[in-house]
Amino acid sequence: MSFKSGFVTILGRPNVGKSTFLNKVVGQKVAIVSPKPQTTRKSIKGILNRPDSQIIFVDTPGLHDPVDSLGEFMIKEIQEALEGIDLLLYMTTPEEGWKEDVRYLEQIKNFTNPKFLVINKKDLATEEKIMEIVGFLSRHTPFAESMAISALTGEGVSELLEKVVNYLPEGEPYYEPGIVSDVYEREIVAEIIREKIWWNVHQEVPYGVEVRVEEFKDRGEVIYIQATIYVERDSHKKIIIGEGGRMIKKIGQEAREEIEYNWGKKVYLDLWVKTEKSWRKRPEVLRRWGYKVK
Ligand SMILES: Nc1nc2c(ncn2[C@@H]2O[C@H](COP(=O)(O)OP(=O)(O)OP(=O)(O)O)[C@@H](O)[C@H]2O)c(=O)[nH]1
Repeated sequence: MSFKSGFVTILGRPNVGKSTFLNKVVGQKVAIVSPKPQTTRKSIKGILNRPDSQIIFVDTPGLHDPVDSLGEFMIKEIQEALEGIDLLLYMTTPEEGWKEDVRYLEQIKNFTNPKFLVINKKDLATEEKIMEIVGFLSRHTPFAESMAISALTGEGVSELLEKVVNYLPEGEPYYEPGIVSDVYEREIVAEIIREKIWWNVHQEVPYGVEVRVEEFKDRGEVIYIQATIYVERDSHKKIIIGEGGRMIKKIGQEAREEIEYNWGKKVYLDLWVKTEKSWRKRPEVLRRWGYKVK
């Protein structure tokens, strides 16, 4: 049997359990689990290495009604995240709100690769309820497979993974299994820093922020982290640094506290802010940062 590898994305309304599922599957904290809606704004990869396959999960922001500009921005992000994806898992739950899924499914109707319907939190509902939801949503969107799981207890998760592997294309692994843990750590730290920037300055710096974690060194007692925040304009750099460096200090302190909480260790966080003019339009910069650019 030949090896399979591919990119899988999980979409669904906020709070359906996407992060919980990812953490269960990958066995590490890769995305920020939180009962607050919309905390996972940017895609993070979680990589599952199996003897027969490598599944690369891309977490995406929760789907939204395009009511405000932030919503529109997020939908654009969703569409971008869907490029190059081999399989889409649409996640929902038997909790109130599943009828609204029809509106959200509209946003992914142009996706041509296989879609699965995953009813998470099956522990909260009866079999009949689940059948009702599957019937209702399948009438709107054709799904290659549909199944119920509980990301919390793990029920149905390994069966789901078997089906995922069935639908992945044959191919070599994209990531070397050995380096994966470092990828996670840097991604998690970058995600935490991005989140703090977003909470503090998203009105003034609404786009074009990239965080690169240059070093992550676990030195036993202390973790030493060096990260750079890239922005597109000098005016954005000024805002993130703040008067007398107050804003960058605040962002750094909030991020450091959360990283310390996650790892249970002292953290030394060295944060820099740099302008990389119009970086989103510059293929050489995007490639250097690991984005796939045609
Ligand atoms: N009962 C039950 N609760 C679950 C299950 N999976 C997740 N949850 C809970 O649902 C809540 C939301 O889970 P998250 O994983 O943060 O949801 P998310 O979809 O990633 O949310 P956003 O990041 O806001 O988009 C958390 O309180 C989880 O503990 C499940 O299988 N059963």
